[in-house]
Amino acid sequence: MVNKVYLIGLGLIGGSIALSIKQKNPSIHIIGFDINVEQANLARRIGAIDEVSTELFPDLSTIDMIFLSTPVQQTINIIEELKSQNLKKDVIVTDVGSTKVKIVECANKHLNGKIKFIGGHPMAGSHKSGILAAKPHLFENAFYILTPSKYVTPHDVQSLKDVLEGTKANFIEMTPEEHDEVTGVISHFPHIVAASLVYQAKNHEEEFPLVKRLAAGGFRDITRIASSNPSMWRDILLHNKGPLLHLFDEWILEMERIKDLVAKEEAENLFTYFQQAKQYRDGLPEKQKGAIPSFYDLYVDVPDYPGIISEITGYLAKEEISLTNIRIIETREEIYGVLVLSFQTEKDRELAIKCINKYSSYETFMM
Ligand SMILES: NC(=O)C1=CN([C@@H]2O[C@H](COP(=O)(O)OP(=O)(O)OC[C@H]3O[C@@H](n4cnc5c(N)ncnc54)[C@H](O)[C@@H]3O)[C@@H](O)[C@H]2O)C=CC1
Ligand SMILES: O=C(O)C(=O)Cc1ccc(O)cc1
Repeated sequence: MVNKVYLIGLGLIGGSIALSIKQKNPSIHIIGFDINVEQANLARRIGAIDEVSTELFPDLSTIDMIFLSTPVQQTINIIEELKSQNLKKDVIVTDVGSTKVKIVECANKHLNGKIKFIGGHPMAGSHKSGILAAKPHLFENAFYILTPSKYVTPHDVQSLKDVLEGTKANFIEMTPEEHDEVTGVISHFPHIVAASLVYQAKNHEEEFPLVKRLAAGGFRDITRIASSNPSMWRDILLHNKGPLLHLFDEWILEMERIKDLVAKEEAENLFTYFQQAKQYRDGLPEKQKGAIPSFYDLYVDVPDYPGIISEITGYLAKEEISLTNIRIIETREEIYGVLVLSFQTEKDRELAIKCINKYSSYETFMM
């Protein structure tokens, strides 16, 4: 039975974990610590935690479960110090880091089976940081990867899943190595590509100042993750160096391949290149959140007059539907503009369609 939880790191992920625990298991007493006292006090004020600890290691002898939700290199440093603390027998320690091999290796080495460590990674998030971006439903329908070591039992894993029930995540187990290879492909390397596309645009801006203005639409979408926390991504790349170096080699070969098709004007092969990519992409599961979370976009054809945004957001506010983003596609110079509303969940998008149909005659569509 888990009664007391200690959470170190009260930012986006730690805060979201705490809020989801509180929602489902309000009787669990959560104590939190953050090196940034302001974040910790905010976490207490929004009800994510019950009590702020003023030191990294307070008396932990009555704590049943410890969450490490700090940047990955900090997590390693904390695990190294944890071994000399007076911990409750059978305490479960888990983390939320985006990489697993180095963290689990460190836990196996220092905790030596004395403390039950279960590596964890909720595969959803945002380019935003900090407690104020935290949400109890951040991990709903997302995969939550667990990498239990040989020192933990299925019962321990179940205890962790029970505490995390409020996340409504889909738990999946794998080895740390498998985790780092997979997340390298679908999360870490795409962050590198997104940043590199931004550099490419920036490098061309001096010669073609229009680049910046025209980069407003689709370019913004595919490079959104380049706005993520730089120090967090620095540490993730340093932790997952091996798999990433292979991915760089493969990507360079892939670029050479497509470059060659363009240079030789191989029209048919270029068609096949895009067709096969489209087929694979169209076949990806839609209703699940992946490592790079999807936002559920809704397009609304609206007359382009001042006040249109507040009119639409007013309708959504009446029905208490939350938006994650709103923008007008600016490149259409017609009487009608297209308003793009982004939602965190598919359900919110469905509610928004009903709401807009109820209060207006604006046409809504999805792409
Ligand atoms: N941002 C995202 O979308 C996701 C991040 N992760 C992982 O979650 C972890 C946390 O990331 P976020 O919550 O996004 O970052 P964040 O920046 O929002 O929160 C991290 C918090 O840890 C605190 N912190 C740093 N060093 C500390 C230390 N030594 N002791 C106590 N507190 C310390 C910071 O003050 C900050 O409040 C990282 O390991 C990251 O790889 C996992 C899934 C998604
Ligand atoms: O901002 C985004 O879309 C992300 O990519 C969020 C994210 C960041 C780190 C992770 O380990 C998992 C998900």
